[in-house]
Amino acid sequence: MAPWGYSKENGPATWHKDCPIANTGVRQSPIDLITTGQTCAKYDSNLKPVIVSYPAFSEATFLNNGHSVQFQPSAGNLSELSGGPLTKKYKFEQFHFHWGNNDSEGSEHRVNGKMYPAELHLVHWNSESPNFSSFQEAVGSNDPHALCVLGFFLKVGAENASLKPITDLLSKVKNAGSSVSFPGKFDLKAVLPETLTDYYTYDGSLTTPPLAECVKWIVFKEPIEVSTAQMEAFRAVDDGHGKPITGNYRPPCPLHTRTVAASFK
Ligand SMILES: NS(=O)(=O)c1ccc(C(=O)NCC(F)(F)F)cc1
Ligand SMILES: [Zn+2]
Repeated sequence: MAPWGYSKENGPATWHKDCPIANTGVRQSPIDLITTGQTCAKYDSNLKPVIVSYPAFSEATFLNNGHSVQFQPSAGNLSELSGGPLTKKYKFEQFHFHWGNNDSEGSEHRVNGKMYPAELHLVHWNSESPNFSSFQEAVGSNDPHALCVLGFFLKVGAENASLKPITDLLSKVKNAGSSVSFPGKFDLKAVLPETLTDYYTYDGSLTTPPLAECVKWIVFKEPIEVSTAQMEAFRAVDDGHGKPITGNYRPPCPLHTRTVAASFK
């Protein structure tokens, strides 16, 4: 079967063929974050602010892998995550994006059915587990919280100066499989809201094959603003079949018996 993607032939509805957990899993991601009614997110006063320590990256690769664009620091990156619902310290691995071909679609998570034009994922792995000592081992570990992904919605508004170094680089990785070494330093901390207090959190999975059910998800309530031009830059990135990636988001999955906690009322 052709490698997975987001077209009719190889998109989310076909992933179960190579990846049965797509249809049989009971903690799949993304989900629709419902804030009112029966199955809604429940306020948990014990949830603390998320703590990130992201010193500016000095060396990183920016890659178009055909299904997203990904920023991955080279070895020696010391960025860490703790707090929130986490009991351990997590190491930063990479960040990437999901987007649509118009402003009414693109995010993976939804809020009461509403999609945002894009979603930023900051991927981390538990660096204090005795069972694994690398990201790849963590993914394959079956540990329910081997990974923690921070999700931030993007919405169209003012230009985001902190993300400009990234969106300005998109034209350089237009072709699938292309990558560039990131010029200079990148300050990821500057991209994020100052206070990481208001978020939804739940147990889920990778949103792309192998759809491993090993992710503690933390999705922040406050969107990050980017300009229309910055959104358009994502929509010019190619998928390896001579077409732009115009919707690399998986539709929401059933909640099953899961509950979603909210750190805010
Ligand atoms: N969209 S997401 O859920 O944040 C997401 C995060 C990371 C990966 C990833 O590293 N896949 C490659 C691996 F690890 F070999 F399976 C996939 C999806
Ligand atoms: Zn993602």
